[in-house]
Amino acid sequence: MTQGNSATEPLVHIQDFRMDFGDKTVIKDLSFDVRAGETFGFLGSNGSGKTTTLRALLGIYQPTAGTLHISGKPFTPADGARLGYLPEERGLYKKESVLDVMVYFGRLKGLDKSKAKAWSQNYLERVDLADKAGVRLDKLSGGQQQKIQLGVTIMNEPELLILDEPTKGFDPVNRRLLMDIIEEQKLAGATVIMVTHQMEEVERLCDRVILLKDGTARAYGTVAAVQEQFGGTLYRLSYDGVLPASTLFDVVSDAGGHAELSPCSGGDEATVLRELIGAGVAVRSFTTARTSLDEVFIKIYGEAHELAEASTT
Ligand SMILES: Nc1ncnc2c1ncn2[C@@H]1O[C@H](COP(=O)(O)OP(=O)(O)OP(=O)(O)O)[C@@H](O)[C@H]1O
Repeated sequence: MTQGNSATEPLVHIQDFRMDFGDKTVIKDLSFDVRAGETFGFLGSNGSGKTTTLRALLGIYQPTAGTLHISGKPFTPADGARLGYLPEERGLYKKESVLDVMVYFGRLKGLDKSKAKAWSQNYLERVDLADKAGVRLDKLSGGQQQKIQLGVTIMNEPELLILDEPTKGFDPVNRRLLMDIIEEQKLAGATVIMVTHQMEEVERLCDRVILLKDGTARAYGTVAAVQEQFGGTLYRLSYDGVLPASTLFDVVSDAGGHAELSPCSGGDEATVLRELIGAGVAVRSFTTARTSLDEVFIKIYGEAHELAEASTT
């Protein structure tokens, strides 16, 4: 695996991927790329096929059809040295001590023993588990074990990090800590593919996203482009005066000197503001709100849930 791809060659390339389990088609037709150095959010409702896709990418599942490449070829175990995979099902040797397990995995990933030990001790300090170094893994809480698993995943400074719900089950403080650690990997140059249901994590970290629905991509692109596609922008203003009729915006709501405007073509913030002021409106505040990814998600998946619920009642 190399990060030295040309601008035209993505690090991960998935084309016309189909996955059937028996007579059940989980992925119908999926194509997307992940570029070297980006953080990519892999999103979709429960059971939409995210883990299945990652497993097929890593050769754990044999795809029914399609191309799944990392650095221009199917993944082989020999590429594993530069890969960090945090699987959905966590699993470490639970009867060994935390430090022994970390050092063992560090050595498997090619670190020498002293480097693996030093790295692990450092990491344990960072995630507030230094006092657990000598404790058996099965004496740790679920969240504490997950911290160890993330450490084992990143300790060889992988070029490509594939994280399946890395912050699942964490309290907000620890979730933020884990996001900080993932962001450091990104800043150090790693390419990160992250499955998550936490949209604020996506908004904070991801450059681009894909949303799976019905076995194919329902949305794909930069976070801003997806927000724009499924909701767009809203201007919120407080004002004195009377809003003019305009071709630059539609008035979504207007009450008590507070209004929401939906911009039309050519209605960027500066132009709308100029028009309002030119029409004698005294603008006291003006903010721009983008549809949150949470709202985009609900828009895409909520409709399907409502239909499913309606059909069962
Ligand atoms: N080995 C398998 N055999 C049969 N069906 C499977 C297998 N693996 C996954 N599936 C099915 O494929 C579908 C997609 O599962 P997958 O775990 O990929 O979803 P997901 O998007 O990761 O979901 P979640 O967000 O809940 O983790 C599910 O209906 C699941 O039951």
